[in-house]
Amino acid sequence: MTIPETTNTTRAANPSAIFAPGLLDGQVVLVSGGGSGLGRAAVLELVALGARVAICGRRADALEDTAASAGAACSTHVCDIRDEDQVDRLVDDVLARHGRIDTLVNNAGGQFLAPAETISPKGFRTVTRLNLDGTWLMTHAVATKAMIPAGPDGRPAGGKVVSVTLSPHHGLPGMVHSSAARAAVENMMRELSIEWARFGIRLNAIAAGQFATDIFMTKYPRPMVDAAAGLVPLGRLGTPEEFAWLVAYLASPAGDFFSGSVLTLDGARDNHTGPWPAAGSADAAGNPLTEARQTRDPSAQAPR
Ligand SMILES: CCCCCCC/C=C/C(=O)SCCNC(=O)CCNC(=O)[C@H](O)C(C)(C)COP(=O)(O)OP(=O)(O)OC[C@H]1O[C@@H](n2cnc3c(N)ncnc32)[C@H](O)[C@@H]1OP(=O)(O)O
Ligand SMILES: NC(=O)C1=CN([C@@H]2O[C@H](COP(=O)(O)OP(=O)(O)OC[C@H]3O[C@@H](n4cnc5c(N)ncnc54)[C@H](OP(=O)(O)O)[C@@H]3O)[C@@H](O)[C@H]2O)C=CC1
Repeated sequence: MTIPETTNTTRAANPSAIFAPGLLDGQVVLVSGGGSGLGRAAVLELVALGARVAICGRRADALEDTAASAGAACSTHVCDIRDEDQVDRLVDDVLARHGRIDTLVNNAGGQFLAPAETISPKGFRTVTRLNLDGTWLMTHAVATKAMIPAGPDGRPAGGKVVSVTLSPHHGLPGMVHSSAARAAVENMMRELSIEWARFGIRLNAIAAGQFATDIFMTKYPRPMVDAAAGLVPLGRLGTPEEFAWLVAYLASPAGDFFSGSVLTLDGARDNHTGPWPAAGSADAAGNPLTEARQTRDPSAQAPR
């Protein structure tokens, strides 16, 4: 199968609200799932900072839409990351087009929400294939074709891999398949950060909490979406731009000493199961209850 490939030449993305222009000049970044949501926001930020970005996904129209906003620095590549032949061809095409891959962002992923006992073997496999096998295929192909081979100085070119996983880590009911797959991806990043350090490859995970992307707001049952911010101690969902800034930071020289880390970006969702003070833990004004200070009478101290 031939993979359609285009480079868009309309307008450039808006400047970054955080980082200096030119921060990523000369870099090439491959973003899976760059046609929508978090991936799209990352693409726009990376391009604004001077990177050339290749994006992949299954839907050509979504990719073209992102490319229309990103401008000439963005090339689109239709690819299903679960198919190893397509992934191989994708990486070859990106190298032919851009000459190098400095950072791979494994953002493509997802799942369906269903009680564990109702998930069929096919359903479980579908989600683990996408999130775990697909991430492995992309990581292995990019590493072996772009990062382990020698660069201009004769040494392995090196590079960075950023994989999107999921917070909370302590289990997300209705997502047993995805919870399992994302935990595996985090350990994949940790393991490879040891094995591939000798090639100068840094691998990290961003464990994303709940972000207000179009699909998050529309795919899941409405009452659960409406309740989601209330389960975040900071009291709100994340924005795609906040995700994009962390990707840009990791891709930049500021991220060079990060490897084998899981950066949890979730407004503290991982650490607590609800807002604080919880029901029954606040006074009438909404302040957390405090225990009465113990008064100690020194004369009543027990003899040593
Ligand atoms: C507010 C509540 C949630 C809070 C936490 C949320 C945290 C995470 C948020 C996000 O990740 S938001 C981004 C989500 N984005 C995506 O999920 C995009 C990618 N997703 C998909 O492409 C699909 O959802 C998919 C199912 C993961 C893969 O699609 P694919 O087209 O490959 O599979 P299907 O042919 O549709 O299905 C195959 C197989 O899977 C089972 N299945 C699918 N959907 C369901 C379902 N709704 N319920 C039960 N089982 C399902 C089923 O076995 C399908 O086989 P068949 O039965 O069709 O033969
Ligand atoms: N939004 C949130 O709250 C959270 C999101 N995440 C994860 O962050 C990532 C981005 O999420 P978000 O932007 O919200 O969701 P989206 O659904 O918008 O993004 C998922 C992207 O992955 C692509 N994709 C899916 N399956 C494949 C495939 N087989 N091959 C290639 N590309 C594929 C989709 O494109 P296409 O359909 O064209 O293939 C889409 O662009 C996902 O991994 C998601 O699970 C994690 C935690 C929370």
